[in-house]
Amino acid sequence: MAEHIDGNAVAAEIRSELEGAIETLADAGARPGLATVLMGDDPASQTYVNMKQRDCEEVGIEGHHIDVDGDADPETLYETIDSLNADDDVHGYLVQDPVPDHVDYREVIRRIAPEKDVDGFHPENVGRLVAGDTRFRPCTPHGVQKLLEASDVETEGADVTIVGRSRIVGKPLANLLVQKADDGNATVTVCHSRTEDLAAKTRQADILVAAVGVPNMIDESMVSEGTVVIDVGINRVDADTEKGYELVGDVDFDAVEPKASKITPVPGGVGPMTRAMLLYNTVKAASIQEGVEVDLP
Ligand SMILES: Nc1nc(=O)c2c([nH]1)NC[C@@H]1CN(c3ccc(C(=O)N[C@@H](CCC(=O)O)C(=O)O)cc3)C=[N+]21
Repeated sequence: MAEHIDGNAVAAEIRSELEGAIETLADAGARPGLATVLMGDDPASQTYVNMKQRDCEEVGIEGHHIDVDGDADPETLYETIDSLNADDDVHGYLVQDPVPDHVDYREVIRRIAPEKDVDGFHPENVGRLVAGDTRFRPCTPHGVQKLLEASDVETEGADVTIVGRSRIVGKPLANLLVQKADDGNATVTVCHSRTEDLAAKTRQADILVAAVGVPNMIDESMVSEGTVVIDVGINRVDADTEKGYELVGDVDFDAVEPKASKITPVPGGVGPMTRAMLLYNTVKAASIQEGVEVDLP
């Protein structure tokens, strides 16, 4: 029986710690502002954006939201980006991924002012992270690090296997965990669709991170006794529920849980942490732009 790592609880703690920093900013006459941009009407994206706006309200960040028509040309989205870059009330913003097929998300990211790029996706911020001079840690990898820390899981000297090499999770997380830092110093293996003998790599892990987007792909044969299992997958699968779907991770929770020492559930694991670290980056962006020093959690 593994310890279930409670992402909702850790995220709530981080939000409440951020309130102190937000007060410090308020004393200096500044209120952090976060904008979300959604192009099109993807239902999952709408849910996420609504949750992010609710989080802002809870901690005292000014939330802004901009909808862009899914049929509009890329220039329309770029104009929105230019105006957010110039808006002093908006310290950070993000363009919800995915964008419609006729828009190139990489081109979108390049237009975001790097100092407002609270996702940490801009090439300048990616480069800084890889160089060990991080400005914004991408929200999901940062959330995973905070979850490990809150659960007293030591990364130093640990064998970490990450399944998935995405731009937003696998690659930045590998770079962060391998760094010479209190929350790094791990030996990291990054696996992907062309990896041979995947199960051998996952079984050698002290900490196993699943970030592939394939429901239940990590089964008990891939996990050794005592492994810490972090499930980043958020898959919507059709189900006979009120919403018509069910959220499922990349880990077959029921099968793996008895072997793990600690494990994150889906929902209620990494997801809420991603949102909490977005608030963190927004407060950090405001602190830098307003020239007000704050204590961050
Ligand atoms: N520019 C950009 N930045 C993102 O950070 C970004 C994005 N695009 N596109 C989509 C993914 C996905 N993502 C999630 C964040 C929180 C939950 C989350 O809070 N999940 C909750 C509940 C989810 C629910 O009830 O639907 C949980 O796991 O407990 C999920 C998914 C951010 N993303």
